[in-house]
Amino acid sequence: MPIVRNVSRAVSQLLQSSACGCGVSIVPVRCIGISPRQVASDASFHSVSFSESDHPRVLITGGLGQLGVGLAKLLRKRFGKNNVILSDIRKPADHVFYSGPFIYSDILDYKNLREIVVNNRITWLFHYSALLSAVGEANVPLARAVNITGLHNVLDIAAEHNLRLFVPSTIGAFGPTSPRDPTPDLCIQRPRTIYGVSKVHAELMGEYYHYRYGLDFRCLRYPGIISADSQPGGGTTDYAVQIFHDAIKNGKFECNLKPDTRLPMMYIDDCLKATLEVMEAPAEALSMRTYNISAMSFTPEELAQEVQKHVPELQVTYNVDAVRQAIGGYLFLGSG
Ligand SMILES: NC(=O)C1=CN([C@@H]2O[C@H](COP(=O)(O)OP(=O)(O)OC[C@H]3O[C@@H](n4cnc5c(N)ncnc54)[C@H](O)[C@@H]3O)[C@@H](O)[C@H]2O)C=CC1
Ligand SMILES: CC(=O)[C@H](N)C(=O)O
Repeated sequence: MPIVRNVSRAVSQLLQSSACGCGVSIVPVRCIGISPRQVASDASFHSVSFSESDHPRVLITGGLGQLGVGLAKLLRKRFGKNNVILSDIRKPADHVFYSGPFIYSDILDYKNLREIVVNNRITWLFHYSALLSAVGEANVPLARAVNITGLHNVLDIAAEHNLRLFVPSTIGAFGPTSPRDPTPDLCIQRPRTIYGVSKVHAELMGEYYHYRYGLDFRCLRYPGIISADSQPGGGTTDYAVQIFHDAIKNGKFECNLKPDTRLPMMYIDDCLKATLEVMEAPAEALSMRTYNISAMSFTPEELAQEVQKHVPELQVTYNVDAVRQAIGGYLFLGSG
């Protein structure tokens, strides 16, 4: 799934907070099914429970993180404000609360999640709740609960109610033994973080539910996402967002990765556009449930040099965080 853009262009665009384009190449397929906690053996899978002329009714879990608010904005433009519900366990900022429907939802509360899906006649679910790589390593039991138990709840509710389900995976789902440059969609995945392990689990469970119960599960492996107006939630790639804020606010940036740590990244608009494209793709166009997407790869040093072209006074120092470096240094692949 090629999305090619060099770091220089991306930096200019980000500093100007402007948008850009992307593409998701989608290939052929099929499947079968019935559902897990409640079974409907004659259900018609691969067609969602709304007619083609209707808009989907969308729920986004974990919607107050780096990506959810932007996704809601994009989907509301497409499907109408009231057809897209943001949910999270945190309190929304005023501008988010007043921009469209928001609801409290803890993905660990199965009954509450089911009630929301039923009462709001949800047909598409974007499951964004997660603990990212660095915060996940700092609290493995919580990461296991949110990323694995939470996913199980979402999968069961989605299968039970015939939802089209999007769960993002990540470059963190690869590991030191995965092939590099290019990293194929199907390859060895032996990550060494709870985040990566939980995402491989999500990919496999989604694929299993697709074949076993006919769940319309769709998944993209996102690279590190760069955004201007939302803060990252505790990942290894966070530095690539923070540098822009610090450059503009303080003229100084302390990087927690080594200068030569090359990681795949993507601009948020490209990521969200790819997500919508894969969700809108006809079922027959999908040959797999999970695809890689890529845009560019760069190191902190290269990014700093590009930002300095726009903010020449920017001073960058390095204070390496051992956990993030261990994740970034050998667990993520240069697939961009
Ligand atoms: N931002 C990135 O660079 C990338 C993100 N992704 C994936 O995309 C998705 C969204 O990522 P971000 O927005 O960056 O994450 P984030 O960490 O910024 O936001 C996650 C949200 O989940 C919520 N959450 C935590 N526990 C919850 C619970 N029990 N119930 C409901 N919500 C809960 C948090 O309050 C938070 O708002 C995640 O699944 C992540 O793994 C994948 C690759 C890259
Ligand atoms: C690439 C990701 O999944 C995330 N940004 C992280 O660094 O954990």
